[in-house]
Amino acid sequence: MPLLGLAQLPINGRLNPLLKVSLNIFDSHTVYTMIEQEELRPLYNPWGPITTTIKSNRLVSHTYDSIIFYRWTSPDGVFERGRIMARLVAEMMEKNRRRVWLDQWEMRRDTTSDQVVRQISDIFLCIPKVIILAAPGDWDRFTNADDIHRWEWELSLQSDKKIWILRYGVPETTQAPSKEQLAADLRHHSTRLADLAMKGNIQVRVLTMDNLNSVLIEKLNPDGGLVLVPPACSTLPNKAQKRVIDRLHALNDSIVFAQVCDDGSPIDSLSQDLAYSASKKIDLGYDGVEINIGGPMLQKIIDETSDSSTAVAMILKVVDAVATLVPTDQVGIRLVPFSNVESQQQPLEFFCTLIESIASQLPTLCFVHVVAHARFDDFEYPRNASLDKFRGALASASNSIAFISADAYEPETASTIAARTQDLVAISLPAEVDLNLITTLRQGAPYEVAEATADRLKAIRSTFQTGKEYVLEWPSEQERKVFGAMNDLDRYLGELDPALSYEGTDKKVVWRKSCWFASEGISHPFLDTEKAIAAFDGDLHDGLAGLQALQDPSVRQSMVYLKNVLDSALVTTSAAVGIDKDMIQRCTVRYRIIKYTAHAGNPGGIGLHPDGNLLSALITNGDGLRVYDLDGTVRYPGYNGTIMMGGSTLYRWSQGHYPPTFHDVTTNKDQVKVSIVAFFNFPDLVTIPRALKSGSASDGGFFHDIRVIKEDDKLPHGQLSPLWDVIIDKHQLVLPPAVTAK
Ligand SMILES: O=C(O)CCC(=O)C(=O)O
Ligand SMILES: [Fe+2]
Repeated sequence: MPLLGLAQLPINGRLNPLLKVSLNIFDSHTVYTMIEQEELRPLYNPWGPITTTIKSNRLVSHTYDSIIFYRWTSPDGVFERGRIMARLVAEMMEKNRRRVWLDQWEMRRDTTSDQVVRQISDIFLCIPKVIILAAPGDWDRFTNADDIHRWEWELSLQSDKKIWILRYGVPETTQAPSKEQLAADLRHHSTRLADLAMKGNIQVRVLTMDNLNSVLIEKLNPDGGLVLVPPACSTLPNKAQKRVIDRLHALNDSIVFAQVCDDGSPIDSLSQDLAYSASKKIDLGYDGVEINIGGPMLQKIIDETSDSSTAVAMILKVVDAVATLVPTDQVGIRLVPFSNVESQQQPLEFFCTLIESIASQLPTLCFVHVVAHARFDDFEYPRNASLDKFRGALASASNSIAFISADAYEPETASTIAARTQDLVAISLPAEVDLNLITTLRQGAPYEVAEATADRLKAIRSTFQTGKEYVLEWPSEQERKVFGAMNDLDRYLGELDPALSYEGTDKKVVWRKSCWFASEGISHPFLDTEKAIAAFDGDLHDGLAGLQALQDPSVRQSMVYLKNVLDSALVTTSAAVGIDKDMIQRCTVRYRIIKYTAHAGNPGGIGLHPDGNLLSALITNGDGLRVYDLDGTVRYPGYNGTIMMGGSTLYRWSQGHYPPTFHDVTTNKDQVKVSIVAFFNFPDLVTIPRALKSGSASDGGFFHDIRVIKEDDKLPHGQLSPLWDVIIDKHQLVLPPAVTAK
C-alpha cells in the first residue's frame, strides 16, 4: 500500500478536519507514566483485621451484572495486554446486554493490603458475578502470599459470588480445564487458593484471539484514515497484527502506523533496539511507525537529565537510529508534554526545542503528534491546554511535517482548530469512550456524550435535585497524587497562624489556618498579582497569603495539580446541571485551603451552612464534614473523591430546582484535617442571569442581585427559609436566638 502524504488524506472528498488517529480500544496514553524504580517492598498480610469501613460507593446507583477486575501493575509490560483483554471482554459482554463494571484500578507495588481489601470489599457488595482474567504468568505469582494479584484471587474465591475465570494468552487450542483441574493446577502454587477454588462457584473458560476477533475487527475504524496503532496491538501475535493491518488497509485510504516504544532497555542498546523493532513493523506490513517519546527509558532521560540539551541530543540519537532503518517519511513521533509538566520535570520549552531539533535534523519526517491530555478515561478533562506553542515550534522549523494535535476535543473545538490551522486534529478521549464517535461525526450526526458519561451526568443531576452531595471518585493513581498534594498543603498551612473566624449560619467559632487562590475560570492560571487578588471578591488578607504561598514551588505544584482535579469535577457537574459551555468558561473560581486547628482546647469546625455560590468542589483528607439532607438523614461523605455540592446561587438560578447542600464541619481537638474548596461562581456580575434554562417563563421570584443574595444567604429566614425550615425541623436543630431573630 503506497503511503499517502498525510495532508492529502481525503475524507468524504475533502480535506480531513477530524481524523481518528488512534485505534482507540488499544490506546495507552498513560501506562508509561507509571514507571517505578522502587524495589518490591514487603507488603502486609491482607488477612489481618479489616478496619476500613465500607463507604457508600459509586456502583450502587447502577446495577451491574459483573465486574472484571483489571489491575495494571507496571512496569512489566503485561498490564497492557491485560487491559486490552479486559476491555474486549467487557465489550463482548455488553453486546449481550450485560452491564459490566470494568474496574481499572491501578495497583502499585506499594499498594497496601488495606487499600486492596477496601476497594474489593466495597465493590463486592453490589456485584453478583466476578470475572477474573488469568494470564499465563499468574500462577507463578501465587507462591508469593504478598502478591497483590494473589490477594485479589483470594478475596474473589473467598466470596460467595459466582466466579468466572477467563484464561488468556494460552495457545489457541487449549481446552478449558474443569474446576478440579484448575484446583490441581493451583495446588502446585498455593494450597489455599486450590482449596478455595474447590469450594467456590467457578466457571473456567479459555479466551482465544478468535473469541475476540469479531469484537476486534468490528471496532476497527470503518472509515479509514490515519490509524496509529499503539504498542498493545504490536505485542499481539504477528498473525493477529496482520489481520488488523489487512482489515484497515481494506478500508478507504487507511494508513496504518505502529507505535514503537522503548522497553526500558539501557540507553546504549535503546537506539538499536527501537530501530530494529521499527523495521520489523514495516516488514509486517505497517505503513510507518510512530516513536513514542514517553516509554520508560526515554521518559527517564527526560526526567533525569538535568541538562536539557543533553536530553534533546539523546532522544535525537534514538529517532535518528530509527530513521536509518525506516524511510524518514514513514516515521512520526508522539509527545505527551503536559504530563511531564504536571510532575514538574522538563519545562514545556524543552518539548519545543525537541520538536525544532527533530524537525531540522529530519526534514522529511512524517508527523509530530502531540497529545494534550494525559490520563486514560479522563474524557472530561478540561485542560485543553493550548498546543499552539508546539505548533509554532514545528512551524518555525518545517513547513512540510504534519502536526497532529490530540485532545479530548468536542467536535466544535476540533473543527475550529482544523479551520484555523493546517493541522490534523484528533479527537482522542471521547472517541475512546465511544468507539463509533468519529464515524458518527463524519456522517454529520450530532455529538452525543457516551452512554457511560450520560449515566454519570444523570446520576449527578438526580442527586443534586435532592440537595445531596455527589462524590466523583478518583482513580487510585489520582488518589495517591491528591493525598500527596494535600500533605504538602498541610505542611505549608501548619506554619501559618491560626485565625478565629465566625462561620456558618449559626456563627460557630472556628479556628483555622487558611488562605485562598483564585482564577478567572476553569483552566485559567492562578491570579498572580496583588492587584488581581485585591480586585477579586474575598478577604484580602487570606488572598495575599495565598499569593505568598504560590511562591513556594512545592505548594504551587500541588495547587496546580489539585486545581486540575477540582476544575475537572466542576466541568462535569456544570454539564450535569445544565450550565452551558460559555457560562462554564466565564465563571470564576476561588480555591480556599483550610487547616482546622484546635485552639485553647477548642475543636475547629464550621457551622451549618449551604455555600453561597453556584457549585462547590471539595477535597478533604480527614473526617468532620457532615451533610444534612432535606429528608432528615445526616451523612459523612468520606474522602475518596471530589465532593460536589450545590450552592444557594444555583438554587436561585434554577428557580428552586437544585436545593443547596447543607453541611457543617466538626473536628475534634486532636484531629488534623485539611480541605481545599473550589467555589465556582458567576464572575463579577451584579445580577445573575434570570434562569438556568433559557425559555423558562418565570424567574420564581428569586433575587438576582448578587449583593442581596450574599446578605440574604446569611439568614435562615430569607429566601432560603423554606429549606431551613425543613432542615431545622427534620434534624431537630436549635439555632442560636440571635440567628433566628428576624
Ligand atoms: O472542610 C470542609 O470539609 C468543608 C469546608 C466548607 O464547607 C466551606 O469552606 O464552605
Ligand atoms: Fe461550605
